[in-house]
Amino acid sequence: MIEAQGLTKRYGPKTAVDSVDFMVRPGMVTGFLGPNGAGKSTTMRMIVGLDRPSAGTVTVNGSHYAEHAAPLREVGVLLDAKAVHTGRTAENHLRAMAATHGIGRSRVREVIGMTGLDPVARKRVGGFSLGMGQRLGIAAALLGDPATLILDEPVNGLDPEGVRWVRTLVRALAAEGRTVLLSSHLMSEMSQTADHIIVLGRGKVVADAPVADIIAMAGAATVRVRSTDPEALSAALSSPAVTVTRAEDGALLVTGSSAPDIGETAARHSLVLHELTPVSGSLEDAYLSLTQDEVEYRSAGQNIAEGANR
Ligand SMILES: Nc1ncnc2c1ncn2[C@@H]1O[C@H](COP(=O)(O)OP(=O)(O)OP(=O)(O)O)[C@@H](O)[C@H]1O
Repeated sequence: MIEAQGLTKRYGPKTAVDSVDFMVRPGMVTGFLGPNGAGKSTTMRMIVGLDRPSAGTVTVNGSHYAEHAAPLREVGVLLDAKAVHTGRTAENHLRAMAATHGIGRSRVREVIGMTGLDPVARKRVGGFSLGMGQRLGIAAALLGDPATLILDEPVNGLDPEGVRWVRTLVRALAAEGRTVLLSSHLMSEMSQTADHIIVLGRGKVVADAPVADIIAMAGAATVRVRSTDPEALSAALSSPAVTVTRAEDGALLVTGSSAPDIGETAARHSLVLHELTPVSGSLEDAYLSLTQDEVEYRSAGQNIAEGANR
């Protein structure tokens, strides 16, 4: 369990994290989202004592990170996969870390196996690809078999097999009852991996809810319907609460009514349906709508496009 209360970090005049309160619960994967510069890494650094809060507190399992006698056994952290002594082999890097906590060589071999690093364990980390570096960072986070894992962009640089491996791994770790906090900019990946989402925008919590609720917040669900007589169906569905639009392929997109209600209306009017599909919004749509006013760094291309539309 990670608990932040009034957590604040100022860098001179800049407030990177602005009095945030949140709880990251065990037994589930919590996704940490936000535009560039929203304060995710700063928050994660404060959780593990690498940055000192300007105000407020954050605890892991009830204590500040530094107060834990053996932090590696309490919290596994992947913050910057490149922050590794590049002259060492992967195995020696992990052994050196393990030695500081009395963790044996068998556990080092175990995490090397778990993270698919066997073929490169005796190679110098300096020659590692981004993906291998990520795997080594995850191996280091797992070393102490911790109850809490904090992974900043763990899938960055991984190939599709690696991305799937991280997803399976973190889901399994959460299923074992561990607390997992995970940041990523890949929304489709996050929607498949996380149970709960915390969204930061300009240092503040913009949303903190289960994934399904975050998606629902973004707007009304749509139902895609195809009928042999779309005009008649459209007329039958007509009501002030219902909006019906026509998709390019001729299907009707209905908001304001559920799939069962649409099906029943069609049956009452003896209309034949060829499709009746609830279409839920994506996490990406929800995220973009939640953070549209929170983006600190907007690309020039986007500004130009917006200017052209004015
Ligand atoms: N050491 C520092 N000194 C001054 N400003 C900093 C420092 N570290 C972070 N910041 C600022 O604090 C804000 C939050 O940065 P942070 O790296 O936590 O964001 P983030 O959400 O992790 O972004 P990204 O998605 O780009 O990794 C940014 O405006 C950043 O420029």
